[in-house]
Amino acid sequence: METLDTTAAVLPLIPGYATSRQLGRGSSSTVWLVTRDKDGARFAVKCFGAREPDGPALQRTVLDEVTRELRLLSGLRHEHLVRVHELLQVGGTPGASYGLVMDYAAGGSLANLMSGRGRLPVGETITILTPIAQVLDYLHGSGTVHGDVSPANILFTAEGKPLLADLGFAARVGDPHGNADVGTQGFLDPASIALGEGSAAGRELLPQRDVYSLAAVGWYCLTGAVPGVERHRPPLSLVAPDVPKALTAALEAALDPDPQRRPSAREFSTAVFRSAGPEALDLSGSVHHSVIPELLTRRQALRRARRRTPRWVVAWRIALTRGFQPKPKHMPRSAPSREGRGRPLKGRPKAVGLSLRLGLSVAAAVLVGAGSWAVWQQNQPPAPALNLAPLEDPLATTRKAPGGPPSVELPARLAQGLHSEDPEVAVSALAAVRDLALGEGRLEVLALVNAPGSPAEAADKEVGDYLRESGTVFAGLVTTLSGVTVDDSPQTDHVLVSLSAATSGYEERLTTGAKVRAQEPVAPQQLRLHLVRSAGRWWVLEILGPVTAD
Ligand SMILES: Nc1ncnc2c1ncn2[C@@H]1O[C@H](COP(=O)(O)OP(=O)(O)OP(=O)(O)O)[C@@H](O)[C@H]1O
Repeated sequence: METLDTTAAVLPLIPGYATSRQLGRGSSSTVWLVTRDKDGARFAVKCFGAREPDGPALQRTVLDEVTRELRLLSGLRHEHLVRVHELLQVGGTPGASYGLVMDYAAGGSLANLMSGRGRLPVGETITILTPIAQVLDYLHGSGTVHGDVSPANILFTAEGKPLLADLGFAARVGDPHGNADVGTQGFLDPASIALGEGSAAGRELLPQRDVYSLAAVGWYCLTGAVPGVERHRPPLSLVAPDVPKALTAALEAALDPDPQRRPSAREFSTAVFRSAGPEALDLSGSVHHSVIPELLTRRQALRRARRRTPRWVVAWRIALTRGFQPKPKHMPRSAPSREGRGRPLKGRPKAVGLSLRLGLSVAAAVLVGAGSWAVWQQNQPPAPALNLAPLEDPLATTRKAPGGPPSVELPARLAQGLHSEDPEVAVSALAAVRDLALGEGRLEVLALVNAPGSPAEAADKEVGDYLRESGTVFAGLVTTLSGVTVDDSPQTDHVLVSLSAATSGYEERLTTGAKVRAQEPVAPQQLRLHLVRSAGRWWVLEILGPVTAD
């Protein structure tokens, strides 16, 4: 359970916010939970200098440090990096001169979690290491080194999503502020301490140092102890025999005494991700009692959900799967460089596992714009012999039968379009309703677009299942139809509509609004849609390619 000596701290006065309780303490700051007066939103405020005597010189140093951290953080944005909102002057406690307002991580820190749990199972360790390695890859790619990756600086949201915090020791690669021998004991790269002694080059922070520290965090999670220097370190397989070989190999490669032999953060994240399946974190024993009700990862919920993979894990699993490109067999080994590209991991990579293959097949559906009707066409199963029963229109059903299935609400313009007798008008409404379903996550309205049991329904079900599982929507998806013509048909209740369908660019977003990826627009595709008329309106039965001249 999170415990703090709050009696020793005086509540800071933060203009525009009400202070509730202390969240934690670092070497240079105390961190407080606050509520914003204007809207009740909660934030964490990191107050600097609270434990130092006041004085103008100190105030200047504190301000320099805080503005440096703010400058570094304000240019950086990543789903797994704590966001900083503003810098404020605070009062009420001696020396508490400035405060950084940040996102509040309700799940507490990994340090708190470990103090209650002692060790973590492999799956939970993977849930922590993979996204933190991803955010390090992002930082390194933008020329920044964190400098103090440690359990106190890995925080969790209420959903158990890991966040990297505290860029107080961070530096741009080559920055003279870089300080190789500061950080947290046990997680600090021994090689950079050795380099730092008396060497100007050694003061420079290198990305490989973060990789070492994160691997040390992984070792700590699995064993409850820090790895120590190589000559005193027992083999991981002895201390934690249940750890899969691939994870042991990834950790050992990242703890290599020679920084140049370590994997890059990206290589490390891929190797860890491939080594075993992630599991939802159980934070219920480590957080402040007031947080328990909002924890989505609490024990009971976990039992009920049978340790279901959280949505954001599914999202990064798919993102990683997409990024995975098998290397050509004889690709030359990457030369060590200062940008942090160490050598690839030693040992053979594990064969692509079932979850990856599943991920790949889902990714195949979403890779090239699952919103596009052209992709939809490729995903359709072969058309079955069609013998459709008369359909029930969910729009009409709810009007007819109060107390029946839940009402399907649509903007009047779309509802009218769907009921148009003219297939040219109806097809535009069908496209717009489909955009609404995928763009806003209102997947139930897909039932208004596709005829039940049809190939079109089966194809959209795949996209819908993907969105449901990953908890995402295709925000901003717009399908534009042009050149719509209705082919002559001998049957009055079946038509083929030829058209050109273009799909706008859109962003795949989590329901929290966080962006997962951006999709480029898809150029216009010539298609024919087979529509069927039933229950007084048109439905999509099948998507066909254009007529070919053969
Ligand atoms: N955004 C946050 N939400 C919730 N708790 C937080 C947040 N930021 C920090 N904390 C808590 O406060 C503790 C100290 O924060 P932090 O490590 O950023 O301070 P620091 O002074 O930079 O520490 P040090 O210099 O020792 O690394 C964290 O370990 C965590 O328990």
